[in-house]
Amino acid sequence: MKGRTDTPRDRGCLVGIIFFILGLGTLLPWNFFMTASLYFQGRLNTTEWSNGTSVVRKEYYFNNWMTLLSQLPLLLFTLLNSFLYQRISEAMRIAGSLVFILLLFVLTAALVKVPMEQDRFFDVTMATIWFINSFGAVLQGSLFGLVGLLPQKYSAVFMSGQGLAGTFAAVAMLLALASDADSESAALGYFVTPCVGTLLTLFSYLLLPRLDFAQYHLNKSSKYELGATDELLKESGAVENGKLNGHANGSASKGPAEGEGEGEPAADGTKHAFLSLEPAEPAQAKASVMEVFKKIWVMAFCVTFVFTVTLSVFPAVTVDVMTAFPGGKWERFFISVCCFLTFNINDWLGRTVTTLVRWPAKESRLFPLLVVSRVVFVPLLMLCNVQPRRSSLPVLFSHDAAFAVIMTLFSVSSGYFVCLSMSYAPQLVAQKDAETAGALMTFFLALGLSIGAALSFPLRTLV
Ligand SMILES: O=c1[nH]cnc2c1ncn2[C@@H]1O[C@H](CO)[C@@H](O)[C@H]1O
Repeated sequence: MKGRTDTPRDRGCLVGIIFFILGLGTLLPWNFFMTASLYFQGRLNTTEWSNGTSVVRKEYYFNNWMTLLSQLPLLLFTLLNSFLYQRISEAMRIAGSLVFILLLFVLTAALVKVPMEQDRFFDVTMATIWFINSFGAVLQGSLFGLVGLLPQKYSAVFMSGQGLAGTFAAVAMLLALASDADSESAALGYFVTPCVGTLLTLFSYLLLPRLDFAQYHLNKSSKYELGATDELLKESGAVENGKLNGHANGSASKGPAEGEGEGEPAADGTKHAFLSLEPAEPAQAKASVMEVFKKIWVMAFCVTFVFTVTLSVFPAVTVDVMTAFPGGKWERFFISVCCFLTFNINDWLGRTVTTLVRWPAKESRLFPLLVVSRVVFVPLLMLCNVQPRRSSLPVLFSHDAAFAVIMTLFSVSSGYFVCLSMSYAPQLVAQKDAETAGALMTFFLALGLSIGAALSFPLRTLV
């Protein structure tokens, strides 16, 4: 391929497959870690002592601390990454984070077999949670930045990989239940699988520089510049059905805005050397984070809002729904199937569909409107058979099937709109700022997760 002047193709969809694995690899470790929460609580709830009249257990509030110490570093480091990503090389941020996450999981797996005093075990676990999420934040922010430089469908592929991570965790949970595994063996499975997954992710990432298609988009190596324009436009989907799609910028991988000539100033006033047939111009200064935010704020709002709604009821409220058919084997599997598996499969489906369907368009007012209307799922899920109930709120949807249908719509729409918001944002800025847009959107994604998780505590008490 060396010396070619035309656009390289994603041969064998290798770059697509790698970004799918990178998506999977960013969320698999943390999803598996959370699934092991019974193991952690089991190890923390063994000491009992008597205060004379009754037996007292030390309460660690494990789930509350886990939520706090996972959300804080996620917020902090996705924000820091948006501002500072240019100061540390991308390879260092991505490969470095993966290596540290791998080491943290090796440590957590090893600790399964090491007896430890409870207070110390709690401290070590909380420190692990903090660091896994700090490195996870840098990893995600960097990868969302990177994938923003590629044609839009790669963002959808990356997010589809992320969605599959949740499905794997839900299947692992079911397997552990069905096999009657003790909590120690189950925990080992939950910690060793992410080790293998992270290694695979690291190798996939290291493969990227060897693929021409990835290099072309990620490094903008000048060797492809001349004569690449037409093919590039087709590649990016900018030329569809023989007409140009209206893009708000003139960036290379996304095609110029309607009516713009090649190499002419883009809508944002910048000129993209990449599109011109003249020799490459020196790299242009990137816009500030604030300038980028002004262009993508609608998408930033959308991703925050979707996750706020999703996390405010899932899993805190939905996990307490009871089956209408108690007493049998089904009761044991009900939550894993109707809550976790249903959510994760449909979340994944919703994300994956966006590789084919992208409606409403990124400029459409309908888009934020639909996102906001998802709020109806909050009362709908609260009116399911959540038990125990502390309020006089009636149970309107007591049947398992009703709950499953509401969960399905809730999760498909969550995956669909999150994925569209994340993949639209880099399309709204110039190519040179796509990485900043991706990194900044990751912060808003994390913000949505945090607000949602915070709201879930009062919402559960309202039922
Ligand atoms: O760190 C994260 N980055 C991106 N998405 C996440 C993260 N944590 C959770 N979710 C997403 O939140 C929903 C409910 O769990 C799922 O869609 C999951 O993929």
